[in-house]
Amino acid sequence: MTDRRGLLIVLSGPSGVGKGTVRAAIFENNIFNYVYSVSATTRKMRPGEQDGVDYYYVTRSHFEELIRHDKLLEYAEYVGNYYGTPIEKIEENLAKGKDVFLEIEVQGALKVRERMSEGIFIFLAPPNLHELESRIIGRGTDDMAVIYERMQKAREEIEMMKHYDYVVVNDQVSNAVQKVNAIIQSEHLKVDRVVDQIQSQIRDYFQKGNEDL
Ligand SMILES: Nc1ncnc2c1ncn2[C@@H]1O[C@H](COP(=O)(O)OP(=O)(O)OP(=O)(O)O)[C@@H](O)[C@H]1O
Ligand SMILES: Nc1nc2c(ncn2[C@@H]2O[C@H](COP(=O)(O)O)[C@@H](O)[C@H]2O)c(=O)[nH]1
Repeated sequence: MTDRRGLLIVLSGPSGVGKGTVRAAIFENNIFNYVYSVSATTRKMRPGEQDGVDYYYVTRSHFEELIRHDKLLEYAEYVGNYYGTPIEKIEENLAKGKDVFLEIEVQGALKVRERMSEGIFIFLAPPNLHELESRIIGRGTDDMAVIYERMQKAREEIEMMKHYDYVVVNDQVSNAVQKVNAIIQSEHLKVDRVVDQIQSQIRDYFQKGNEDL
């Protein structure tokens, strides 16, 4: 069963819920060989990050060129910077049967849903809003005004949960990782994904002169 397309997996959710943390844990040993879709961004590289690994760091004018030339599956402006998903490698990898993993914010995920509705959309939710607030505060990257803004936005983003296929509560990172992997692997077993390959195996079997068995 090697001729099937890979799955497009979109992990999304409000700021601070732990998308980056859960994604990093999934890719730490990447037992299912997902391909991570590296996004383009105009934000500055943070210490420890690498160009082409964490993001493609580009200028605003370069990013706008990518938009004009339709090179992005989706893009969004987030906290003053552009973030976008390059489309070419996604298509290439899906065609090779590889599962492609996107970790993006909610606005972008909903745009992907419009263009590639066959994707698997997973919403990472906080155990509760107090915990979400403590995670944003604990990260130490934002002042109180930005934290307030992120919490207001989270309220709207949680409303968008209904447009997703699955919700995973990020109570503990290891639980969330296990659930995300389980969702993806069970999607591989869905009848409508395997039926075409099984039918083509049946056709091969009977065309190769086994009719008289
Ligand atoms: N299950 C968890 N329990 C406790 N803390 C967590 C958990 N998951 C993530 N965190 C912590 O919450 C903070 C936010 O996590 P992270 O940066 O991964 O969120 P994010 O959703 O990627 O945010 P953003 O969208 O703003 O980039 C980090 O300090 C991280 O260590
Ligand atoms: N719509 C998109 N959102 C993206 C993309 N790549 C990352 N992100 C999200 O942006 C925020 C901020 O990321 P950070 O690295 O600056 O903390 C976070 O929610 C990411 O999930 C993308 O291509 N499109």
